[in-house]
Amino acid sequence: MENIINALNIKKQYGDQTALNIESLTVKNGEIFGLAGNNGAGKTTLFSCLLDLIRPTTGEISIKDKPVNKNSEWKKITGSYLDENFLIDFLTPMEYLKFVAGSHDVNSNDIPQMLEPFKNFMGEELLNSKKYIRDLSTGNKVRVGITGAMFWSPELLVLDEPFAHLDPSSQIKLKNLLKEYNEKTGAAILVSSHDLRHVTDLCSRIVLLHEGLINKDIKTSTNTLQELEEYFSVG
Ligand SMILES: Nc1ncnc2c1ncn2[C@@H]1O[C@H](COP(=O)(O)OP(=O)(O)OP(=O)(O)O)[C@@H](O)[C@H]1O
Repeated sequence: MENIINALNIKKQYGDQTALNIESLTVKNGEIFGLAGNNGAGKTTLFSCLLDLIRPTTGEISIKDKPVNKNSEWKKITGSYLDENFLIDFLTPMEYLKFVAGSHDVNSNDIPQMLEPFKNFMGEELLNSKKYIRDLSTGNKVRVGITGAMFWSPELLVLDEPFAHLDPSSQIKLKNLLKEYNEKTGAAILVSSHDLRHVTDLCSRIVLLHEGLINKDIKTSTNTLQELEEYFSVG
C-alpha cells in the first residue's frame, strides 16, 4: 500500500534543546497510527510539523508526496484537531460546522446527512446548541472540534490527544466512531494519546517517542498493551 505521509530527517530545535529528531517515518494509506510518549516526548511537535503549523529546523514532511510547506493540496484531504485554536469562539457549534463545510466546498444542503454518523458522538443537544463555542465545556469543545475535522470525510485525519477531556462514554463512542470511519472510508488516522488501552484497541500500529526520537514502532498484537505497560512502568 502507498504511503500517505513521508517524513525524512525531521529535526525541531528550540535553542539547545532538540524537541524532535526523526530520521524517517512513513504512514500508509488506511493505517490507524498511534503516537505515545511521556510529556514532552515530541508528539504535538510532530503533528504541528505535519500540519505546517511550525516548521522543522531541518528535513521535510510530505503528504501524498508533496511537501506540506511548499504545496497546500494536502489541506483539501486532511482533517485535524490539535487544540482549541482550531475552533472559532464566537460561533455556535452548527455555525462552526457550516464554516468548515464551506471551506471544503461541501454543499450546505448535504450537511445534515453528513452529520448523521456523528450525532451519537456529538449529541443532538450540543449539535443544536445556541451557545457560542467559547462558552462550552472543554469536553464539548473537543467534540465539536473532532466532528469538524471528520464529517466532510478527509482521507487523512490527525487528532492530538482526542480522548483527553472526554467523559468515558464519549471516549468509547469516539473509539468506535474512528474504527468505523476507517473501515468505511479507508482514511489514514493519526492519533496521539496517553491512554495505552485506547491506542491499543484502536491503532494497527503504535510509535513510541522518547525525547524526540522514535524508540519503538510496534504492529499492534494481543501482547501490545502489556508491552506498553512494561515500557512505561520504567519510564
Ligand atoms: N515553542 C516552544 N519553545 C520551546 N520549547 C518548546 C516549544 N514547544 C515545544 N517545546 C518543547 O519541545 C518538547 C516537545 O514538546 P511537545 O509538546 O511536542 O511534547 P508532547 O509529547 O506533545 O508532550 P505532552 O504529552 O505533554 O503533550 C518539550 O520539551 C517542549 O518543552
